[in-house]
Amino acid sequence: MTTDQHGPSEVYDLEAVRRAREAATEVPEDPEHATDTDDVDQDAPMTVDGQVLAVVDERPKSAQRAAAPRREILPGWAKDRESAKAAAKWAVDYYGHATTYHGVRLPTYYAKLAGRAPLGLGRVIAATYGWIFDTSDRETRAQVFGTVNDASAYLRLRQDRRTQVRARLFLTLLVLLVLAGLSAYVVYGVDSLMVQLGLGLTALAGLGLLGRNPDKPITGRAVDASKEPRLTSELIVNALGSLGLARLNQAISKDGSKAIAFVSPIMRDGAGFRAEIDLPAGVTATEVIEQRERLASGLRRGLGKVWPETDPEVHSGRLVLYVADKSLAQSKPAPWPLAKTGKANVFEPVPIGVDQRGRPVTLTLMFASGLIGAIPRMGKTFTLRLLTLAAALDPRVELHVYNLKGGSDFIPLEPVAHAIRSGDDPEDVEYLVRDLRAAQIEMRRRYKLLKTLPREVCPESKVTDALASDKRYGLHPLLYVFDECQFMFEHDIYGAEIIELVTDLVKRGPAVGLMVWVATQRPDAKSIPTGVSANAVLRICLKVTGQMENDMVLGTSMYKAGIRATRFGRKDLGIAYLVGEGDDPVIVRSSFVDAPAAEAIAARARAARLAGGWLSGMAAGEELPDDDTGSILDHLLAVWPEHDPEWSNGKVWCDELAQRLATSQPSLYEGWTGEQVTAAVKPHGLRTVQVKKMIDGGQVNKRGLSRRDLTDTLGHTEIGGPDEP
Ligand SMILES: Nc1ncnc2c1ncn2[C@@H]1O[C@H](COP(=O)(O)OP(=O)(O)OP(=O)(O)O)[C@@H](O)[C@H]1O
Repeated sequence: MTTDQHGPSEVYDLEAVRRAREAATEVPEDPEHATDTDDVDQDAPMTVDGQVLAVVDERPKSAQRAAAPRREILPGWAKDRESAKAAAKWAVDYYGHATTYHGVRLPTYYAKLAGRAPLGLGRVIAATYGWIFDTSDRETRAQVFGTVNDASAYLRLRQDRRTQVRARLFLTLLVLLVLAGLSAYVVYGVDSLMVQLGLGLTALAGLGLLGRNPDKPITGRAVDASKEPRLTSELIVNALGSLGLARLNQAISKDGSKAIAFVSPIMRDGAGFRAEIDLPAGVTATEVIEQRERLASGLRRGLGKVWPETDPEVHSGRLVLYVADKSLAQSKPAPWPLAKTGKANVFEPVPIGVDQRGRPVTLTLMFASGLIGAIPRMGKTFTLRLLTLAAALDPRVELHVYNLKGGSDFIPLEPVAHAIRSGDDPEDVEYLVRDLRAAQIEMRRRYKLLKTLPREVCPESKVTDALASDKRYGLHPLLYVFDECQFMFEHDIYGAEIIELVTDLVKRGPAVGLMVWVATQRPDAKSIPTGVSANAVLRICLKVTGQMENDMVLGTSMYKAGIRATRFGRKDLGIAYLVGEGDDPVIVRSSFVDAPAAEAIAARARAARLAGGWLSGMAAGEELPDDDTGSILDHLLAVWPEHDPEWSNGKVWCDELAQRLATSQPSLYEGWTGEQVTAAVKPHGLRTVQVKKMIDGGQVNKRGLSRRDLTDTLGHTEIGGPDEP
């Protein structure tokens, strides 16, 4: 330690400091974190030989107590209705089972007890005899009598013993007389045979209890403890000790079970037990979480029942261990709170299911786009439909639903959807593309509108709850849902344009109330373009098979961080990791809403929309305003006559073409620039060229398109066109 930190006159007694260090809390040596004392400032804790001495908290005790984390007033199970219901159900189930189990065996238990009664009687007689004659003291007595030389002392001792035996004999006779009197009274004085029988049987049972054999218990076990031992602190300590964590094992071998502190007793919480544990210094809860499989083995329970968690608000060594009665897949899916009654507000969290502890899991749809991935048949479509139903229960949300897989999963939403299509036939995809183009135009309109709104109406230059409700502005939330999105992103004609449009909507849409959700059963770079996956805020991953798919859906490095949807089994239907809602990923078992339930919810949502005047689009019997089936190439051709006097060489600037498009189809192209025209035609294989034009006597060069290229390209790409093979 250098003295210049403390002034030259200050000299440390190294021996004293070392002694103090021994008394201080030990911090395991870690060369990576060794303190370089020369760089330490005045406030840093004092170190000797690279070890930190105990930091003394000099605040008064009362201040320390005030700053200490408070314990919860109510236990976890009493905090919300679902948890309380689960805890009550467990208690009724558990004790009900135990009572019934033992109840039906009562006659057997009694017979066993009665069989033991003679032995019990024998033990009573033996014990009474032993007490009267002090048999246990026989050897000591013999020794004392043998060593007494004095005759009078010997006689006195004998006399004492006789007196004691006589007194005890007398007392025993008295008790026997009382018992005989009571028995005679019961036999002759009590009229009721039932009472006589009851007392007789009780006496017999009492004698039976005294004759019990510890190796042959009278009662059996109502639960199979050998399969799943009781969750005790000892079991937890042993399980933690079996994880193979060096620091943890060192601490356990040094301090035994004291190395692991149980902050509060293991308690019932929802449908399981919860233990809060302080791990030894230097061991983090994350290290334990990474070894969840071993922990489950140590606790003699299935992986799906063991859920270690951190409690970062306390410290990184605090482990919250939750051991569920049943794995998520075994437990019944929790009913959806909005299934029967209630509205939703997409600006606020909506319930979507429960976590492994039975606590509600919520998700906020507004200002976020999301993606869902899983292998087939794991509940992807059900989850997406659940989110869409939640949005439907907010009457303001305009729903655009595209089920590219085809089939009837989203049909229940028809009564509320502004636009809905099922399938990936050319007309479905063209409809979808037009809807997306219109969405992009709407997004631009919204941004322009927000710019013009006064600060008091639009304080954060984004759509607010109040703005969304105000029909004058048309800023209500728009939800775009695409199931099996790989079909549209990989579409051979429109794929590139769709990727561009969806990426733009995912990036810029959320602030102005546009939410895009895509789901795929093949999560790879082709199914979910990088622009979409990188900008999706909310991610739901049901079972996937590999690290790549896992990280594709949940985000880079999630697999490495232990967030592995690969661990879900084929039976884990509707169970997923949800990332993006809170700080940490959570596991959710989404509520199960089948098609009839979805229809009932949609009917309720429709009624609310009708009442509020929010029903629109197909649900209100309207068609999409522009039912033109052409692509941008057709639209360009429509505004580009073959003989264009101003542009005689058959080439026109993209800026000019953008203006013409906007004039002819404002619903699709209002506000477009030349660059956008360039970008939109590029996926069709149309390239720009240099176009010269004389303006005010001078020549101006700009990027433009050639009409011949356009007609050539159209000849190749026209769907069902004359040139198509
Ligand atoms: N939350 C849930 N709880 C229980 N079972 C569920 C849940 N969600 C879905 N399932 C079951 O899983 C089955 C498959 O669901 P779903 O059709 O949503 O799967 P998918 O992943 O979309 O399949 P595909 O890839 O074929 O489209 C359903 O028939 C349903 O019974």
